[in-house]
Amino acid sequence: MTPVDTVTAFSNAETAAMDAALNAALKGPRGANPLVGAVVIDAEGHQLVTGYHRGAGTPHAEADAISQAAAAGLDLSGCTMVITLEPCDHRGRTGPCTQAIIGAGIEDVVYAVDDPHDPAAGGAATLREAGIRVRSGLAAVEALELNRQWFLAVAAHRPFVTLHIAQTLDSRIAAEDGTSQWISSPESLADNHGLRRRIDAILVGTQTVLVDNPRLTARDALGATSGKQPLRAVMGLREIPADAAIRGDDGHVLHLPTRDPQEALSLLYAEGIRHVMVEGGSRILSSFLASGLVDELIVYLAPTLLGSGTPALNGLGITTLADARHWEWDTSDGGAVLTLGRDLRLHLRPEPIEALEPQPSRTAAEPAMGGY
Ligand SMILES: NC(=O)C1=CN([C@@H]2O[C@H](COP(=O)(O)OP(=O)(O)OC[C@H]3O[C@@H](n4cnc5c(N)ncnc54)[C@H](OP(=O)(O)O)[C@@H]3O)[C@@H](O)[C@H]2O)C=CC1
Ligand SMILES: Nc1c(N[C@@H]2O[C@H](COP(=O)(O)O)[C@@H](O)[C@H]2O)[nH]c(=O)[nH]c1=O
Repeated sequence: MTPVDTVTAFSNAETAAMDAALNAALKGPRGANPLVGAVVIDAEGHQLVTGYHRGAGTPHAEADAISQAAAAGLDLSGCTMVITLEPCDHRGRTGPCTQAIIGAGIEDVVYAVDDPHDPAAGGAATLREAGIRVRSGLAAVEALELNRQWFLAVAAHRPFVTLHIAQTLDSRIAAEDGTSQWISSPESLADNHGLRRRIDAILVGTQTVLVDNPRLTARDALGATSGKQPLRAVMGLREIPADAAIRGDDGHVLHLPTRDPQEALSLLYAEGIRHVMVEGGSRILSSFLASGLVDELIVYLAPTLLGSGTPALNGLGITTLADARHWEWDTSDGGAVLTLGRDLRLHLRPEPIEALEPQPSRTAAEPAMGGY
């Protein structure tokens, strides 16, 4: 599509409404459902109502906007609705948005990206059959980035995986005697608790439960639980001790009796989890990385040396440099490198496999002749 097509396909008012819809979407909580925003504009391009989705089980952004209009006595017939995601066409915990849009008399729909979720997809076709003009692709890049984790999870039928490593300069996550609290600065810990609020589940190995007896809640600087709490998942064959702190008193804990990362992710997906943070320890981190099941890496790097202790990773099955896994710096969500008190936070995503140049195998490699 040429830039001229883009200008004629969407008006300035529609573009401004899409910006407002993307901003509104951000007010919703991340979770099993995508963040979605919707703005209704009249024939003059004035923004009448703005809706957004407040999480699974609550009205979708389109329904939110339409009910706000009804409450304010606004007639939306003949208006344009601008939405960050294709309207859903199914009855889940809430009714189909296509029917709400048709019922409100809206004549024009602009959305950013198609809904890839099988049960909900097909909304555009239903709207067109009802005589509504439908266009898509406006701010598609921004809308995909808004729900990057969710789009990947739905496509892969597994949760998006963020791997967390809180380590020393020499890549230790615990000292020789098992102590590890705290390697990270208070600022890193606060950042980590912010992340805990945004994900759906947090996962550790049975050994970490036995050694650390962690709570795995999202807490504020005073230690009080705050915001949305993640599901606490423990992976491994051993039972979670009856008196383990991770059990809490809200029942929001799940034992995953497996050592297979793919199976653990399938079990979590079936529970509605779309974004999991794998916290550790060493063997769990290594198994997810070795299986190629990590979508995002967050490393809290403390300017500390231990010289011995538990290494962050205990082997990925790589024996030659040609097989090394490559990562690229991720500048989204706070940036690739962030200073957090005395620590650095490193943010990376896997380098796309297709972008890798073929590497010579060790046996075929020319002996080094000096230089780089
Ligand atoms: N600084 C940091 O960021 C963190 C540090 N830690 C530290 O890490 C240490 C614990 O690490 P580690 O000893 O490696 O234990 P893990 O927490 O990684 O748990 C390992 C156990 O999980 C089970 N398990 C499940 N899947 C696998 C798999 N694919 N491969 C191997 N085991 C699996 C096994 O138990 P089973 O027999 O039950 O199946 C195994 O013994 C602690 O000292 C803790 O303080 C922990 C988290 C974060
Ligand atoms: N030591 C260490 C971390 N350790 C992780 O935090 C868990 C304890 O969580 P909680 O009981 O909720 O406070 C612990 O079991 C391990 O998973 N995390 C970090 O960001 N930085 C650190 O230095």
